[in-house]
Amino acid sequence: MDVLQLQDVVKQYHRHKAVDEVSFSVPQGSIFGLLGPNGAGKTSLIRIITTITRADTGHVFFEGEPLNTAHPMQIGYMPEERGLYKKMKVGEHLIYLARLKGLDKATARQKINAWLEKFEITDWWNKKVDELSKGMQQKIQFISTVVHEPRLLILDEPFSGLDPINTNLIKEEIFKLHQSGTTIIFSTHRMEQVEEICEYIVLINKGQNVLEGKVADIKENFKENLYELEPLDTLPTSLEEIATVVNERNGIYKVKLTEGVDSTNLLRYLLDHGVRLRAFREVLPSLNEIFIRQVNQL
Ligand SMILES: Nc1ncnc2c1ncn2[C@@H]1O[C@H](COP(=O)(O)OP(=O)(O)OP(=O)(O)O)[C@@H](O)[C@H]1O
Repeated sequence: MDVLQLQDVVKQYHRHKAVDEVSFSVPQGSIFGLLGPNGAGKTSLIRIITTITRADTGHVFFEGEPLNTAHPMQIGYMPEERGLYKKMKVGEHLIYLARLKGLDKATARQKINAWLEKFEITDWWNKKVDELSKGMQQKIQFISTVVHEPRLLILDEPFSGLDPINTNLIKEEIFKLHQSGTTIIFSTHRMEQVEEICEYIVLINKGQNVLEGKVADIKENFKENLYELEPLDTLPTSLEEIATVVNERNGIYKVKLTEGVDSTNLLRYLLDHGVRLRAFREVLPSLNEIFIRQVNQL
């Protein structure tokens, strides 16, 4: 079952089509990357999903039902621009935001305390938001996004401004939420984070869906028959009959197989020529390479 389904969604601002007939589905329990270059239409899509704005045409379904104004209670959205009130105290602010998401005061207090304890920041309760650093505010924003235990979590650049320790801390919590069944839409320009975190992606460019699917399948579809080998012996010159050396660094060769040659042929060739190997592996394209290739194509 899909938590979210978008069908032919269009959003136009004046004469500009920010979202142009976009369709995709977010599987239940997945970590789903919503990717695209600047101005692609990601925020416009998120604002439609969270009912901040409406699509001009098209359909959005949340857990199979047409999206309605009750659904945002099941959604936690952490926008890229952080929106905390600077003059409020951390504790009262978190309670205020939790109550907006439908929690009663006692439950809100209990859940917020549990999160502050988890992050070892219980002493922040009476601090004003503007006394906190950017990274500290980010932690508070994260808590406010997850405190009502949403079934769908939308995180826009959740690690921007965080140091490596706090990045890991938040990442671990995201994984725990995922393990407990929360579906997560993750929007970022950091492709290495997408590789590490996401199982599915959709790539939006100029308002259109240009690529969608499982990360593993996408990488498989974009592979270019490249292999990396680390020989202990000199490579024979006749290797060029079955593969071209693309580059060599510190004794590690990247080779591209000739059309019609497969990895078994290459391995057999190397063994037949007495080449001993320390390493041999297929090189799949990175999401970064795929992203740049797809975006530049259009
Ligand atoms: N309220 C608005 N009024 C007019 N144009 C808008 C509005 N919001 C977005 N746009 C335009 O729609 C397009 C898509 O913007 P959007 O913010 O959805 O992109 P994005 O993918 O989130 O970009 P980024 O990665 O830079 O945050 C852009 O050309 C932007 O200028």
